[in-house]
Amino acid sequence: MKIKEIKVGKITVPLKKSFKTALRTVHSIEDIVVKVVTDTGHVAYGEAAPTAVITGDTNGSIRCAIEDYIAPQIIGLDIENMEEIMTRIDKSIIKNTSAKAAVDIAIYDLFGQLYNAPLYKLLGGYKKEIISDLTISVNEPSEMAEDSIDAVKRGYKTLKIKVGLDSKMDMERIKAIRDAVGYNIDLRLDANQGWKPKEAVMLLRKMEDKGFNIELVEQPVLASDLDGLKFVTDNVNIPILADESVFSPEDAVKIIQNRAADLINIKLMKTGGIHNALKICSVAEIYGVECMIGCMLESKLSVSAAAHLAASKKIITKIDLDGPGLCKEDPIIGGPEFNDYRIILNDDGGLGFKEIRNLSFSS
Ligand SMILES: C[C@H](N)C(=O)N[C@@H](CCC(=O)O)C(=O)O
Ligand SMILES: [Mg+2]
Repeated sequence: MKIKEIKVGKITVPLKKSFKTALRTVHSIEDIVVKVVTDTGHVAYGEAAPTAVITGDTNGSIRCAIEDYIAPQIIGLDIENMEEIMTRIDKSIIKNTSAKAAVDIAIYDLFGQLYNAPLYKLLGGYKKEIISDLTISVNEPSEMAEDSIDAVKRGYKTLKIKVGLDSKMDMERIKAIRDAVGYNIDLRLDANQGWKPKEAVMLLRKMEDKGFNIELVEQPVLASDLDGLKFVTDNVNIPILADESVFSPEDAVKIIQNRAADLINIKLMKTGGIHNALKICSVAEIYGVECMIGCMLESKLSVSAAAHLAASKKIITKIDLDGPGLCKEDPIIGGPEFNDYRIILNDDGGLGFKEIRNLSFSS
């Protein structure tokens, strides 16, 4: 099964509601899609999210990286030779992790198709079903409380609350949400780099004193401020999870060895796909550091690949694969079933897609 053609297109999926974090506001998913065709007639797809404020990747840079740098390095290679394909993707261009992720996802799909086994089984086959949280965008406390009630009505047992715009108001946000949903729902916070280290410690200690019972806090301070991240980790009891501070396996080693965070968030758009995500899992296993699997604003296409990885690894204990749950429609036919919080992996080969709608390829 040799790689014959790689085409780059676009997928558009409207969101149920604008997605707001301390870093950005998004109204609709507009991601790059890659289509890989083999000499045997097999077809696979991958997706890349242009999260410029986190990865530096834009739709233009993703398209260019795939067409001009990555694709020419792997055309003609056999899917049996995963090691060579992955090395070439990695070395074709530095950074550009979202572009690499899209191609890596399509190649892993073909790998599963080649052996006619669902990808999660080839990667470790730990479980067939995983449970995701749902993200609540940062807004006025009353609106966030209403959104949280809606999420709980949809069956979500864990909510990921976006904070980090204003620490005083963040306290009010969490109080309003706790008052609204009670204490049987797990709350995890994501500040998306929005606080200063001392500000984060003061605020999180207050939340501890109030008994808000926060499961974990994601990326309280700037991605580059590892000393600040460690300061927060050392000075609060709530577990701290590194997200924007960890892209590569090397980043994970650094964070873990310095005990700068308690947990690590793995996202395919940061690692450059499954190949490097597996290396982070191995590092985390060695040190016994549990991981979250997360996503950017991605459709079911690339989130399915992350779901397969999550279902294959014991060290991934926290699931933030809510991209499809935030979307108004699902253009992906086949693959894992996303029933809001419940994700059931497919039994057919690879990622199991039958059809991808809302795609456009310019010739
Ligand atoms: C969508 C997911 N729950 C999430 O919050 N992901 C990111 C931000 C994604 C984005 O800005 O596209 C995160 O910081 O965890
Ligand atoms: Mg995050």
